[in-house]
Amino acid sequence: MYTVSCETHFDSAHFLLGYKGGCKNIHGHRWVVSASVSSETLIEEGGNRGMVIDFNEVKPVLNELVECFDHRLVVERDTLRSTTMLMLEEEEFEVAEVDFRPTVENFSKYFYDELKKRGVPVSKVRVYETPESYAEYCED
Ligand SMILES: Nc1nc2c(c(=O)[nH]1)N=C([C@H](O)[C@H](O)COP(=O)(O)OP(=O)(O)OP(=O)(O)O)CN2
Ligand SMILES: [Zn+2]
Repeated sequence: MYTVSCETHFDSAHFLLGYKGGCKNIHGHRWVVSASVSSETLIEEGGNRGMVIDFNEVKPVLNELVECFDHRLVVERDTLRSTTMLMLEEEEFEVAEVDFRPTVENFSKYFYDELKKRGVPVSKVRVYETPESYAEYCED
């Protein structure tokens, strides 16, 4: 089995509502996202011969997906008061609202699903929250 992976990153702030520890406070990470595509065989003909998939079919999609989170506060929908959201807006802070708790586990499934939706035959997504901690999502 061959596996190729593309990596990108985004810098965001987040907090985990109800977490018992420092992560309940707003803090930042450089989230590193790695998307893998696997195949038993390699492309046999044409300009992509010898490849599982051209990195250039994966990387731009991955970059586009992380763009909306970069240099933003990621907030799980309905976890901040509407007045707080309004105040952030008034200060012109950009917030990325998501429908999931912003853990690495949920981010890895989010990126997996979004890549699939966009036609990337992804086999696994790994997301690092810190250089030492990551989660992976795959199906099968
Ligand atoms: N399974 C998960 N556990 C934790 C997650 C997560 O997404 N999935 N997230 C967090 C927090 O976001 C936290 O920011 C991570 O912090 P921590 O693991 O403490 O990492 P640090 O590098 O800041 O660790 P120090 O040892 O304090 O430097 C927590 N858990
Ligand atoms: Zn965190």
